[in-house]
Amino acid sequence: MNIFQTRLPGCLVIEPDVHADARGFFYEAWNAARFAAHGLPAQFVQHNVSRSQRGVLRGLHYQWPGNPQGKLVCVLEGEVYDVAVDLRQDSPTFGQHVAAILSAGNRRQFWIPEGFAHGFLVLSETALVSYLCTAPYDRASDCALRWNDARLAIDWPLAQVQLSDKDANAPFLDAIPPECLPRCLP
Ligand SMILES: Cc1cn([C@H]2C[C@H](O)[C@@H](COP(=O)(O)OP(=O)(O)O[C@H]3O[C@H](C)C(=O)[C@H](O)[C@H]3O)O2)c(=O)[nH]c1=O
Repeated sequence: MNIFQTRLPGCLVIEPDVHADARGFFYEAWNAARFAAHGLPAQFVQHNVSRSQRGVLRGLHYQWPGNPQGKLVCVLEGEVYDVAVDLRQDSPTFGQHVAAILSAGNRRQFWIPEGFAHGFLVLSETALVSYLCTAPYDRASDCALRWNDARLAIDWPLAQVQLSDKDANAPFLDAIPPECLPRCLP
């Protein structure tokens, strides 16, 4: 397993060891002991799966104050442009983002810690996105941030996107009161 730092401390790109043979391939998507040895969560409590067609953009979402979620994201079919935004108001990288191309082909995983907003844009015909979460869904704490907020300057690779109503009307960062923004966890 290779782990790559990104320009946002805490956000990591992980390349699992892939065992290929004449039948296909096998890899361990998560292993508690191995992840713990790298300081990654040894416990997840929820596994999410979503399928979307090209141009669908889901995000940018985060949970706060209840049940902030760390996420281990991977793509089982297709390809997505995956984005994490540091929303921890006391972080030196507040408001900054990092993006990674995740695909069934590159088998890359993206570890996104608590306090970050997460979103992805589907680049392939369809994409099946699978992600483990360190905390359960908490509808009361489910928050959204506008995907095309100029302050974030995310260079989404498709001009036309399909959004949920929630995401199309999500607030801009400047409009989110401080008490609704995450803080660095102790
Ligand atoms: C997130 C979630 C949603 N739901 C229900 C609520 C809605 O009735 C339906 C669709 O929810 P939503 O439109 O929020 O789904 P996404 O737009 O894919 O949201 C996700 O998108 C970005 C990429 C994320 O990282 C989050 O995990 C999550 O916010 O599933 C649940 O029952 N459990 C859940 O954990």
